[in-house]
Formats: sequence, C-alpha cells, structure tokens
Amino acid sequence: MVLPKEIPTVKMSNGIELPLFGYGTWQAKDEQELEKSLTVALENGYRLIDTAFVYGNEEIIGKTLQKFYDSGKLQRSDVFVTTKLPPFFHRNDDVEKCLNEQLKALKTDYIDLYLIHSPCPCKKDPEKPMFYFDANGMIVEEAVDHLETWKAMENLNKAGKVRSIGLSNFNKEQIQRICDNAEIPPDNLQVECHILFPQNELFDFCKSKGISFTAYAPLGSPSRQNFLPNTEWPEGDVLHHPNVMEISKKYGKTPAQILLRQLIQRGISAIPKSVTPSRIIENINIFDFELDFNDIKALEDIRPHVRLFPMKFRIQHSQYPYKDVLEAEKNK
Ligand SMILES: NC(=O)C1=CN([C@@H]2O[C@H](COP(=O)(O)OP(=O)(O)OC[C@H]3O[C@@H](n4cnc5c(N)ncnc54)[C@H](OP(=O)(O)O)[C@@H]3O)[C@@H](O)[C@H]2O)C=CC1
Ligand SMILES: O=C1CO[C@H](CO)[C@@H](O)[C@@H]1O
Repeated sequence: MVLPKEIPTVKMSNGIELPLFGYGTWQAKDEQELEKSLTVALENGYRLIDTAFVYGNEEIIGKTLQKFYDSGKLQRSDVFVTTKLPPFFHRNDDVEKCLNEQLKALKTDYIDLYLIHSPCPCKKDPEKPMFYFDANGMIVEEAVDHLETWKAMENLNKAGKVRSIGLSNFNKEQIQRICDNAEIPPDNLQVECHILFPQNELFDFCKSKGISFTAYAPLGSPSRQNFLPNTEWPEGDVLHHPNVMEISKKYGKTPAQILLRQLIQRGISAIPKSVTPSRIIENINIFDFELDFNDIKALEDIRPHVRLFPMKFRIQHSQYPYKDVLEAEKNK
C-alpha cells in the first residue's frame, strides 16, 4: 500500500483537513469495474472518494471500503468520504432519512463531507430514486427554501452524522444568502472548475468567506467535447491543447498530470474520475514536481473559457444558478 502522506490538505473552517486530491465516481457504476478501480485507487494512495446519491454507486463503494477495513489495510478514519444530498430530498423531513440510507449503503456511521448537490430542488420520480423529468426532459421544480435544507444539514452536523457540510453548483448570491442566515457556515463548495472554466471570481469569493473549494471535471471532462465550440486545436478536449502538450513535454508529465497539478497549486481540491487503472495511478502521481510561474501563465492563457456543465435540464428552475448561461440563451 502506498501511504497517502504526500497528498496535501487544506484546513476547512471547521478545522478538518480536506485532501487536495481525490477519486471522482460519477458514471462509474458497473459493479465489477468500480470495485476494481476503487481498489486500485486505494492501493495507490487515494484517500478521498467523491460520490453522490444520484450516482447510484454508494453500495459498491461501501462494499469495497468494507473489504479494506476487514483486511486491516485501512481504517474508516483513513478515508475521507464526500457524498451529496439529491435535489428531490431537500425537505427537512427527507434530509435525514436520505442521509441514513446513504450511511447504510456506504457502510459507515458518518460522512466526512456532505454537500447539497444542487440549488434546484425538484420532484422525485415516483417509480425510482431519481429525478422526475417531464415530457420535455426538464426537471419539475419543488419549492423548498435553501434555508430549510441548510438547517437540516446543520442538524446532521451537530448530531455528528456528517463532519462537514457544504454546497455544490450554487452561485455566489445563493452562497451569500446561506452564509447570512447560517448557524454553521458552509465548509466547502464543489463546482465545475478546470483550465477552460477556472472560476477565478467564485474561488476568490469562497476564499474570502473561508469556504474550501473542490473542482469537479478537473480534466475538463474529456467526454464532454460536444459542449465545446470549435477549437483551434483539432482534438477539442483540453488535454490536447498545444500549451498543455508543450508543458507536459517540458516536465516529463502527462497532460492530465499538468492540469491536475495546476489546480492543486491554486489550493483547489481536484477529484478526477477514471476507471482505467493506468490513469488512476497516473492522476495521483503529481506531488513530485511544481509548475513554474511562466507555465502557469501559459495554462491560464488558454481559451475559450466555456462551461461544460450548463445543466440546461434545470434552466427553467427559479433557482437555476448560471447567469452566464441565461444571458447567452437570451441573446440567441
Ligand atoms: N457536484 C457535481 O454536480 C458534479 C460532480 N462531479 C464529480 O467530479 C468528478 C470528476 O468529474 P468528471 O465529469 O468525471 O470529469 P473528469 O474531468 O474527471 O474527467 C473524467 C474523464 O476523463 C477520463 N480520464 C481520467 N483520467 C485521464 C487521464 N489521465 N488521461 C486521459 N483521460 C482521463 C476518464 O476516462 P476513464 O474513466 O475511461 O479512464 C473520464 O472519461 C466526477 O466523477 C464526480 O465525482 C462531476 C460532475 C458534476
Ligand atoms: O454530479 C453530477 C454529474 O453531472 C450531472 C450532469 O449533467 C449532474 O446531474 C450531476 O449533478
């Protein structure tokens, strides 16, 4: 087992250390594949696992972790588990019920970081534990005040069922309102963040509030190339951008390692997803080099800046968070 001691952390406002690197699991739900890849990750030093109720893989993750605990290779306290409350369980009565189910699936009695997954509460599919989509493929809004849900999150925190609480996909104004009314302020914000969408303003805002920052899609989610406009570089995904490739050659590191390292050097926690063993090992091997000022500048110069997760299936929601997307739609 590789010891995780080389993974840096940031101290959250509650004093708990958030690892600056972890394992993303969205779209990893094939049982055999995820069990195998999570095993590779844990054996190679990953200690933070990012999941969510809606990823449908908490049971598999729980089962895999239990094997590590049973074999004595890991203790529960060695691992940092992040999971998320789904948008269809925002009501006070539903929050704890949902969390209890998640604890059971993850085979644990506490979560390290529990996030409200989306600022857009919606109806649940009556048949399955998933969003209800209407005939136009849109979610159906449920009017639940963020403050009601946040109060329930605080109660879970006070009860010791979740060690830290936070938000995902919320905008600045929505975060500010929570902060203005909270007994316990958010410990973390998880949003889309990568070299094509660096979130400079939101990151600075969170910093000013003492809210730690997690980057989802840290590699620019290469499979979402269809969300990119035509790019100057033919392959489209940012791993193939000429600046990234050139810096990659200079350091003898892969493009993915360069992009992940850039986030870590900003003090942002990166949670790349991979079910490919060689990539899982590659992605964590970023703690033995440092990007210099000019190379960081060359990465920051990359354009276009583009949101790859506009989540338009929520665009009609009164709490839809992305003003840039709304503005672009208006000007179409
Ligand atoms: N809070 C939220 O709303 C959201 C949270 N997330 C979280 O963030 C995580 C990461 O985001 P995600 O969208 O998965 O995007 P990533 O930027 O992590 O990209 C994942 C994709 O990149 C591929 N990949 C991984 N490593 C490499 C590598 N070294 N070289 C080339 N390709 C590579 C993977 O393929 P393969 O697996 O085949 O190796 C996969 O297709 C999610 O898994 C989830 O945990 C993501 C989206 C929204
Ligand atoms: O975490 C997530 C992964 O991305 C999905 C995409 O469009 C979202 O529904 C979800 O919030």
